[in-house]
Amino acid sequence: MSNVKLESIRKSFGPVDVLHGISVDITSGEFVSLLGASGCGKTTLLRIVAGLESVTSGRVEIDGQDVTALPPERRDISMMFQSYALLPHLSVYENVRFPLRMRRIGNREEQDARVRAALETVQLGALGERRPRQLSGGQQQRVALARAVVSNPKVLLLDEPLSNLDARLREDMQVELIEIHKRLGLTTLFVTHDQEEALSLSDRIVLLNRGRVEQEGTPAQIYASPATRFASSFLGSANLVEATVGEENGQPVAELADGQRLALPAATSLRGAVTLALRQEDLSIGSAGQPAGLRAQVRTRVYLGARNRYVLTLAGAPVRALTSNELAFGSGDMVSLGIDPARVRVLPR
Ligand SMILES: Nc1ncnc2c1ncn2[C@@H]1O[C@H](COP(=O)(O)OP(=O)(O)OP(=O)(O)O)[C@@H](O)[C@H]1O
Repeated sequence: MSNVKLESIRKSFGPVDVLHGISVDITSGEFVSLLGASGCGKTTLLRIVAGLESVTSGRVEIDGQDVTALPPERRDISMMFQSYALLPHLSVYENVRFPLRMRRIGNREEQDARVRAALETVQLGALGERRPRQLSGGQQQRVALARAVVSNPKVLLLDEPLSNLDARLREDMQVELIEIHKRLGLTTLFVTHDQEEALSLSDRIVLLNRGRVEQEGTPAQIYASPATRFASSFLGSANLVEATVGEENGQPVAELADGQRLALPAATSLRGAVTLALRQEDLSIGSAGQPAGLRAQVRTRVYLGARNRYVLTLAGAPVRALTSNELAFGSGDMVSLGIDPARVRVLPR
């Protein structure tokens, strides 16, 4: 069953068109990420679902009901903001109870049970008496999450909820979000500009580009088969190298700008000017002269502990490679860049 249905949503702020007709269906219980670069309209779309922003045209349905004209408080949704927006003068407990009081949900006893359950869900059962300023950033974030789920909304909207956390805490919270989502089964719409976050959390990703849906699918589908140049460069930090595809003995072969050639899988149907998308983790680096590789020159090497990230020049284009081999090459070295043709995406230019 479709829980949230967005139909041809358009939004303009004065003369500026921000959303150009977005349609998305979200199934009950699904975790969907809206992924896109800064300014592509993610937050605007989320605010439209919440009822905090009106549409210029289009329709928003929740559980089959047209809510396009309804105010936020009549939509049975919760939104958690990047800033958490906790009330500083209220205890953790009262912050979480706040939406129940506002919406007059349950009597005192029922509210108490719900608040306690929500605090348990985010593992803050012991800190109910504290004030927000007596909590760490991660704990404040959990309070905001408990407050968002306490009313058991039909839809949970999360706007970059992890962006204020440091890297380590962010990873912990990602795991926690997945577990909380599993436990509560809430339909969740999650806004992020972070592709790794979207890949690790979502059942489905809707990739937005300048107010349009660029591609949607499961994380595996989008990661493995980006449909456009934009999708490739946005997901998986792909390298984009221009080439021309011709044939040799009936087999497709890509010729790079410097004349080097790379055999492509027989199933490659495109011919002529293309862009090759090469994922940095799919590239290997060996000593120059190995027959299978392409000639490339090392520009820089960044030591990452277990791995090295190289920036190389391949046919005049910068290419990044992430390797875990022991060999260390230095800038200026000529190397052989190994590419598995089956891992190359060939995109129209
Ligand atoms: N109230 C407003 N008035 C005018 N323009 C606005 C308003 N709100 C947003 N915009 C513009 O709409 C575009 C999309 O903004 P939005 O906040 O939805 O982007 P976003 O993808 O969420 O970006 P970010 O990740 O930076 O928050 C931007 O160009 C922004 O400047």
